[in-house]
Amino acid sequence: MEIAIVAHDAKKTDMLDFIKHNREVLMREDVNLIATGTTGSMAEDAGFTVRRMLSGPLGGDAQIAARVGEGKTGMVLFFKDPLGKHPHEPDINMLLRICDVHNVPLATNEATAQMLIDAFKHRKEI
Ligand SMILES: O=C(CO)COP(=O)(O)O
Repeated sequence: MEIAIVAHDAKKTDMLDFIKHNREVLMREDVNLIATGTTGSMAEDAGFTVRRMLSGPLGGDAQIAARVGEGKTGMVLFFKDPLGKHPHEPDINMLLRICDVHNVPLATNEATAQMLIDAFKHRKEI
């Protein structure tokens, strides 16, 4: 499954801790990670193989939304900063909306992301 990871600046450290904590599942060969630009660089520095999109403010959220729409991305883990203002708010909302349109699992905080990863880890193929 292609899993997208995205983190706003205030949540990047949390995302780094999260992916390290879930390294075993995120590095499985049936998992392909994609990310917005800066989040992706951070993950690469931590040893992950990641397909990097543009940085969020430059269109990265929109690129991930397109991949969700095309059926390529199967899960989105988005550590949103609910206290900050973001110049690309329309793109952020588009990504959230497109996940709902296509019924793609979307976590917008760490607790939900952990539940999704746990569910993914234990799912049985049908
Ligand atoms: O802005 C973002 C998501 O909306 C994240 O983008 P970066 O990973 O490039 O910082």
